[in-house]
Amino acid sequence: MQFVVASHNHDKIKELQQIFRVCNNEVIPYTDLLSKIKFPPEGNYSYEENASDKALFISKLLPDKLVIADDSGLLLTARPKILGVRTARDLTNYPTPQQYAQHIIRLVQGRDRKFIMQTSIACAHQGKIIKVVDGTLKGQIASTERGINGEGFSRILIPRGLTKTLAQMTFEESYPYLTRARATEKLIRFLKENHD
Ligand SMILES: O=c1[nH]c(=O)c2ncn([C@@H]3O[C@H](COP(=O)(O)OP(=O)(O)OP(=O)(O)O)[C@@H](O)[C@H]3O)c2[nH]1
Repeated sequence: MQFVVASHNHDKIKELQQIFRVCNNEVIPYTDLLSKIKFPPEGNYSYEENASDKALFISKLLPDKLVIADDSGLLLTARPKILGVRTARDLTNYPTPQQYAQHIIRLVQGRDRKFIMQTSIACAHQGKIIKVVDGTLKGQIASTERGINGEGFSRILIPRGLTKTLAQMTFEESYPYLTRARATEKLIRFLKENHD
């Protein structure tokens, strides 16, 4: 199957392409088919709603395509009032992956290091949402950035029970822990069960 992704985030698009390729599906950015358009502003309410709004926005312009959109965020146990569904906005002052990874390390310095990373992926067709799935990962924030296979969050997220960050693993090793992979597997299973 081919999916069109409603996103402007190049790292996210690349990761989704790698993940969907594992199950023999293809992902192309919507900008391969349309000129770049500004998405409506994200809400503060839920990942599901933000992902659905982006998927619907592009699905209305490309009704025959299976359009996916992802909304992700990081919640820190030590800082429950920030980040989470507002991650993109709360990190605006830290524009590079290195800057926001360092900021997150500072936020948990001397505190509880537990995190929950969450992704919702919405899939739309003919201007309607057909499924929203999610994937979560729990673990600890590393005390320094570690690893070279990925930037930003990947260098500081250590899945529960492990000692390595996601960026210290190969893509194949990290796959079972990726929130986008966990969500994608649910989406593909749903589409196979309902549309074959
Ligand atoms: O190192 C990272 N690895 C990731 O895997 C990841 N996923 C999200 N983020 C960060 O969280 C914010 C919310 O992201 P988000 O889902 O709202 O997407 P976005 O606004 O970047 O792109 P779009 O898809 O909406 O165009 C983004 O600004 C990024 O700072 C990530 N950082």
